[in-house]
Amino acid sequence: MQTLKKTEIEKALSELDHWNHEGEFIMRSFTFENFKEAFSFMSRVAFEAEELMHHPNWDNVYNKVNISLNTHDAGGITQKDIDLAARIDAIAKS
Ligand SMILES: C[C@H](O)[C@H](O)[C@H]1CNC2=NC(N)=NC(=O)C2=N1
Repeated sequence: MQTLKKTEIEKALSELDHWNHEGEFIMRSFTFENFKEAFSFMSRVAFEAEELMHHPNWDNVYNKVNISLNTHDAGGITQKDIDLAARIDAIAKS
């Protein structure tokens, strides 16, 4: 899959909630009430990622989850990252 140009990435992110473009990644941080809520969110994202065959880079400390997305097979940011970001936003809102 083709990597997106900087202008294409910025445009796509303007339609998503709170995602930033930093270097070779798009990133967003989430804060939950506690660890259980954070881990439950991560479980739901994990199932979604498996379905899409596209997986996040992330870390979790107690109630915080930081997510970075890129497409390592393509060496940059692709539409797959934008699609996964949108699915992650939907999970966070539900
Ligand atoms: C074979 C498998 O589909 C690929 O290795 C997938 C798996 N998940 C992936 N996830 C991400 N973020 N980038 C990839 O390039 C990628 N490739």
